[in-house]
Amino acid sequence: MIKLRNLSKSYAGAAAPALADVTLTIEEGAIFGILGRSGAGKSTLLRCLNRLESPSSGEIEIDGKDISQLSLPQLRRQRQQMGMIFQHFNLLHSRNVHDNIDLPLEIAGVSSKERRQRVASLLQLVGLEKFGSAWPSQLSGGQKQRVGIARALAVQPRYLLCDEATSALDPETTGSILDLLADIQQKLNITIVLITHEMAVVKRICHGAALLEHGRLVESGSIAQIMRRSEGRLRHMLLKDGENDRAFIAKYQPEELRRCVA
Ligand SMILES: Nc1ncnc2c1ncn2[C@@H]1O[C@H](COP(=O)(O)OP(=O)(O)OP(=O)(O)O)[C@@H](O)[C@H]1O
Repeated sequence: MIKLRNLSKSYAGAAAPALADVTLTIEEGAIFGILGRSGAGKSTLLRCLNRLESPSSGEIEIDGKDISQLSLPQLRRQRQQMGMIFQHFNLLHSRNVHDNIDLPLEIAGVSSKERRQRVASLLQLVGLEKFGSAWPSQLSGGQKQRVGIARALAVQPRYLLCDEATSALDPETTGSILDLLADIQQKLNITIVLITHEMAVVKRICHGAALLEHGRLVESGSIAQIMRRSEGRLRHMLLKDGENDRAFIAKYQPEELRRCVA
């Protein structure tokens, strides 16, 4: 479980804080969406979770530990719990698919026998069994992101942080990557935190979401809680978006509204 308490982050020289007094809980095993306009503080929040950024004040409690207070060796161990995937995949083009996934295992000093086994099972998990010897340049965007996901999961993290992981993909490929993330969450029981600007992403796989604006938390909660707030911003944003409406509303909305869209 992740608990942020009064988290603030100001960059040197910036006129306003990137994050201001954010208090937020992300439940264990959830797929949780972070929403907000450009510059709202989404990436800063994600980077505070793996301590690529240090908060200016406040607490970041992960699995009961305040990670804003960790020493460097403790921080290295903690970072292994936080896998990360990126919008532009960030694969090493000088390594084939197998070796990209193997890299974090090599760095972690895992034995070569165990590395071979883990990479093989990760290739299977992301549906790329036949692509181990392919080069990144030979892959489609969706396949590259599958490699990114496998690489992020190599050291068996408890959390997967996704920074706009589907923004560079077409809608169909986006759907298949989201379904893969939902499948991985189920199989591995990890917690997934994803930044997105697409409500369709939230509707398709998220159990909860938060909305940031100018570094401040506007609203957060489970999707069921969000949908019960009749005046809520997130509810409005979810209902305004046209995609997946029937399935989504059938799941979360009261009878009257269901009838309106049937
Ligand atoms: N390294 C940095 N140094 C100074 N200012 C920064 C730095 N990183 C982000 N900022 C500023 O902090 C604020 C929040 O940025 P952040 O990247 O977290 O927002 P975001 O919601 O992820 O935006 P986007 O969707 O455009 O990526 C912005 O005003 C941004 O300019």
